Amino acid sequence: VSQRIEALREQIEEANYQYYGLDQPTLSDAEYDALLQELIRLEKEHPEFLTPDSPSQRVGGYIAKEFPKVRHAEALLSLDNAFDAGDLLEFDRRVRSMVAEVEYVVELKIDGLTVALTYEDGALVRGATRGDGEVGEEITANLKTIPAIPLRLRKQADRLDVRGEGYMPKGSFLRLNQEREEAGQPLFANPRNAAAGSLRQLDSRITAQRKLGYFAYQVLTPEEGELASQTAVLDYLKEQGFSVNPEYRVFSAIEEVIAYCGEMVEKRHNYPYDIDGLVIKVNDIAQQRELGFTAKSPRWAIAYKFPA
Ligand SMILES: COc1nc2nc(N)nc(N)c2nc1C
Repeated sequence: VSQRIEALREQIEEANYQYYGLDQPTLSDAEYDALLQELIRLEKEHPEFLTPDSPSQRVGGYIAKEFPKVRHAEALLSLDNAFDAGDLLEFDRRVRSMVAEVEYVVELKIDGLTVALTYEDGALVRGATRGDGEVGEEITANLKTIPAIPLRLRKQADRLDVRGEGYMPKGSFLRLNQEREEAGQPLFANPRNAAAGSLRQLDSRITAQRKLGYFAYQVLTPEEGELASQTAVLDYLKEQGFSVNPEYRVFSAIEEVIAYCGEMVEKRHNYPYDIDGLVIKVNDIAQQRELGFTAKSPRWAIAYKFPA
């Protein structure tokens, strides 16, 4: 039985990774559900084999009284904003006044909410909202219901702190508001509010029904020393099984970044999730360290906000 349970877990998590990590589904929904139902049945019959990182724990069933507070390993940053080419040229001038040759990575700014994840010995042990940047709400049970968040890392790491954006895809948002309309419940104003409400549900079974997504974009670990650039961080996150938004670009001149921002203003509604801008980062980690932080924001990153 324990071999069967182990085999089912592997198959289910592999299917999750293929679907949410690589965007290449391998099992049909029916096949996936059949495996999950068999795993849940076997774990019920043999509770001695149940473990907290089993994919059966994704379906929720945990009702919190309230959310404990948790202090983040490192304060979660907030980004300075740029609204036009002038702001971006000014950002580039400040960067170049401190470092020589610089390359920028430009990532989508998903309109969701920041979620910090902590893995110990490869298992997801804690997840939290941003809160005030220092202290957030511990919402691990809810986060376990998001298939795009791996319960176990794919490669060995003693400890891994990941930052990313929790969000609700537009399809989930429309379906949810339809259901609420039919049930005579108040509608959510936008996917960001719906995601925040869903992640802060006390009953994780409700979170599990909300079909949320997650895009990882940052790591805080000793391994980070071996990760020399933001693009290497994104590759590492993909290798570890995280869903990383594929729409990122690398540019060596701010004029190219400005042109790309202009393009993206036109294309911002072409995605199955809301985006409210782009995040421009110095690619080289050593240069990020040289540039450091102001009181509240990194000097090596800026958010370009789309016109309202
Ligand atoms: C380095 O700090 C950040 N990086 C980010 N990257 C992306 N893609 N999206 C964000 N919302 C974001 N937010 C922060 C504070």
